[in-house]
Amino acid sequence: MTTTFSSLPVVDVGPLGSPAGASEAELTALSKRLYDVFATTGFAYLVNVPLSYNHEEVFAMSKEFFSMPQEEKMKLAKRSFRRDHTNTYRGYFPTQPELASDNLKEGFEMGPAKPIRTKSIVSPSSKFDLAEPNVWPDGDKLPARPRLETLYIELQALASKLLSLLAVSLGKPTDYFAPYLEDSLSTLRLLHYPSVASAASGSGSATSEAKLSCTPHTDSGILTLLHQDSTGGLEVRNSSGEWVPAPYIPESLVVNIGDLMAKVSGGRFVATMHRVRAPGLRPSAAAMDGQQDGSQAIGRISVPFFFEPGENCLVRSVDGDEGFVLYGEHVRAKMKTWVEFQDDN
Ligand SMILES: O=C(O)CCC(=O)C(=O)O
Ligand SMILES: [Fe+2]
Repeated sequence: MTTTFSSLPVVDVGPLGSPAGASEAELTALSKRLYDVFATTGFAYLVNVPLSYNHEEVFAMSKEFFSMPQEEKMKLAKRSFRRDHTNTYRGYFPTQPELASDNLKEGFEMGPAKPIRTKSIVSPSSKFDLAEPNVWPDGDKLPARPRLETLYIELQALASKLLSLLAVSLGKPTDYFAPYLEDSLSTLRLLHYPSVASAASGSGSATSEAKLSCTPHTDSGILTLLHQDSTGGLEVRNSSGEWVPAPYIPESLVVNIGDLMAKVSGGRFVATMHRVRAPGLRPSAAAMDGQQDGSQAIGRISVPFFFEPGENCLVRSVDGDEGFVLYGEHVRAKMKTWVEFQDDN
């Protein structure tokens, strides 16, 4: 159950990156702490994360992608946006102002670099191939590619460590979720929310009418690890229905529980609703000078990593008292609600 929190907790995961390895006592403490935050807010900041790239480096990778000419980005567009393309799930989606002005974002999605071995037993006839390979710009148009692939691997490793701590917190062995990692379909998503003229800047009060760039939703998978820039705008709903801002904390990752993990945990963990306010136009060039990462100049940049199992993964509650669902079925049902997967047929 979500509680009436008014800010998000901060969890120090430093021990996970310690060269000597974390002690048993540290792991036990971390496991308990994660249980507490995921059972209450469902959202937290992780600090001292074991990743090779800092925020500046991660956002530079993302900006490198979005500053490519639109024509280059459209070469990577998913089939929903370019009928002659074969990629359906990985690749680029442009903004769709006509379809959803409160979901104004463009994005690029990549999955594992390693090919997926197992064939889907879920929906062989589906128009989305979740296991398809990544698509990349030709030649040297995106020098950040190898760094993005490394970031993906490191986020997958971090998420896997968190998952084994969650297994223990739920009274299971550390490797309880190992089958979830087989042919895992996690997605690293680069997101750009353009500035919107009518938006109030940053996070406003709960009472003011919010102009949104991402409508209220819960995430679908196990957990999400989010890099957000310093623009602001992410808000998380508490049990009283209030939107609580999740402001920028330098070098932190925002972590939250997805629907799948809420189900697997037997309802102990909560998949909390969240949304993103539209970034306002910068008032003047001077304001941009003061913005170290230049984020106001281009809107908001965020990089969520959606930690997800393989398509054929059998998902059931740790209590073993409910039915089960194949992950591929679960995610395809959820995709029908996502604007970037809306289709006209
Ligand atoms: O951009 C953000 O801060 C959040 C994005 C998000 O919630 C999502 O893509 O699921
Ligand atoms: Fe989300």
